[in-house]
Amino acid sequence: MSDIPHTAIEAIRAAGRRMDSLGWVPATAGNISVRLPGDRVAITRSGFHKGFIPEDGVMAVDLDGRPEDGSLRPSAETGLHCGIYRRFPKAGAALHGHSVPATVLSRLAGNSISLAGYELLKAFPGLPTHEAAIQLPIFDNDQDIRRLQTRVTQAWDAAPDAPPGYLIRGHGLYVWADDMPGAIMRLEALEFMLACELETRRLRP
Ligand SMILES: CSC[C@@H](O)[C@@H](O)C(=O)COP(=O)(O)O
Ligand SMILES: [Zn+2]
Repeated sequence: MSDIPHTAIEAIRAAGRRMDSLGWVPATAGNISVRLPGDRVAITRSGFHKGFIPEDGVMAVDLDGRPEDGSLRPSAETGLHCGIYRRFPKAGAALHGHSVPATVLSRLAGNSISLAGYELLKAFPGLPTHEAAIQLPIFDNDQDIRRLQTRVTQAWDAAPDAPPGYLIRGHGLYVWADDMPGAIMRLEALEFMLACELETRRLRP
């Protein structure tokens, strides 16, 4: 029997249903986590559909991604979640999805996408008005998650004010916040702005 708090498991399952309802976790795409007390992380097990996460579809790992129960396989991208929690002590929840706008735009753009002039920018820290911009970093995809996390960490070192999210090219979006409601809010804000960017490029290539 897992000793992961029921509230953490249910927050993860509800986030999966929400992301699925918006079409952001096709097939078995996406992964979801929350920080637990004691340097632990509750994270989705690998390979489940995130719209239908079973009660035992969440497991615990340490901040280096090591499973507490070695018989269970955590998300293939556990290293990226743990990288977020190690780097940002206030981060309490992290979400990853594979939406069409995130996937398409990350293939069209260079090493970042500028989001400017959107009212929804106010969902991000330190942006009290729409008269602001964020540079959402884009990293080339890599099946070697440790290597990918090294590049993400290097980018954070180079730009300490980077927003609490990034794209992986041809793959999807990562976003985090202090807690799960905050992470969902930021995910929805980013996805909205990315959808607007995609639509703008379609109308005004
Ligand atoms: C449907 S393949 C997607 C995976 O390779 C991965 O990118 C993903 O988001 C889900 O992997 P998972 O191991 O279930 O967390
Ligand atoms: Zn993924």
